[in-house]
Amino acid sequence: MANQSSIPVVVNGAAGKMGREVVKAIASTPDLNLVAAVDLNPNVLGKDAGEVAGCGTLEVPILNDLQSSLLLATQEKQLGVMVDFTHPDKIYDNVRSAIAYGIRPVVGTTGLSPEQIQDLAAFADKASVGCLIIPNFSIGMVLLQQAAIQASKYFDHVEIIELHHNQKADAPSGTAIQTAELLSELGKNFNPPSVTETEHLAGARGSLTSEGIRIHSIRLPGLIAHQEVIFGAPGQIYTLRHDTSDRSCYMPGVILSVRKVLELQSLVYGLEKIL
Ligand SMILES: NC(=O)C1=CN([C@@H]2O[C@H](COP(=O)(O)OP(=O)(O)OC[C@H]3O[C@@H](n4cnc5c(N)ncnc54)[C@H](OP(=O)(O)O)[C@@H]3O)[C@@H](O)[C@H]2O)C=CC1
Ligand SMILES: O=C(O)C1=N[C@H](C(=O)O)C[C@H](O)C1
Repeated sequence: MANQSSIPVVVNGAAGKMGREVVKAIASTPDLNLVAAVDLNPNVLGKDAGEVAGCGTLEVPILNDLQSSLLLATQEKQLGVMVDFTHPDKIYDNVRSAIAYGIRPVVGTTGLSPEQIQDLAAFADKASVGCLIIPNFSIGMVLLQQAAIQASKYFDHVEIIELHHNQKADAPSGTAIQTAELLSELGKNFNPPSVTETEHLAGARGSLTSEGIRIHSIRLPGLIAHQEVIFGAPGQIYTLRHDTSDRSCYMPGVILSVRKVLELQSLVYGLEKIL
């Protein structure tokens, strides 16, 4: 049951794989209140968000109109939050809309370009509205990234393999991109070439980030979300690996982010910054 001081939350993408987990997590968190659920899937329009998520009736129908849902959240006594797990093509506009309404975005959707993130940061700054962009909400991935930063001080060669379910729209994963960015923050030049390489099949060596790190993306049914960071040096290989077996692993990070975004006045990128 919602109380006067609970945080009003709009879930965008409420019928998706992540959105359903988020609806369940909000329903079982006393200081959060689901005020609106949005999804473009026509099969769920008007259905109860709790029933679609499998946690019982919440009396919140799924709408297909983000703008009116954001407006609804502005009518609440407390500042509102939008949690977005939708589609890479839509996320930029969704975040701009939420900020324009003064609703704090917590963004799980991946696929924003560095330029788009910069632009959203300027927009959030100007409006003094907190915004969190979190490529990966799991604590295990933050720990893997911290271990990779340590290892990168001692290894000059590194490649990343990310493995996901075959419903994933974007490649490489947002997590793999962020991992490469974190490694580059030491200012190191990775993977000095030892031979001139020829790719006989385009893409054989994966994608090359601006940091000089190769990312290989695998998409198969049966996978959820997995990542390996592999360091190599003469005579040794050091592998860091994270495996997701259930999307509930992301929920503590999502709940933390919903609470933390209300303390911010600007855009913050990465779960490690708010832990
Ligand atoms: N940051 C993190 O920790 C994680 C991030 N993700 C990211 O979250 C995103 C969603 O993933 P996932 O839940 O697996 O995807 P799904 O496809 O399962 O869910 C997305 C849902 O959003 C709906 N949708 C699409 N566009 C819109 C829109 N403009 N407005 C409202 N609803 C919309 C879809 O409807 P329809 O099916 O009709 O298109 C679908 O129901 C991806 O970018 C993924 O990479 C995923 C896991 C963890
Ligand atoms: O689509 C997914 O499933 C995931 N997407 C995020 C990403 O692109 O990094 C996070 C996690 O890997 C699951």
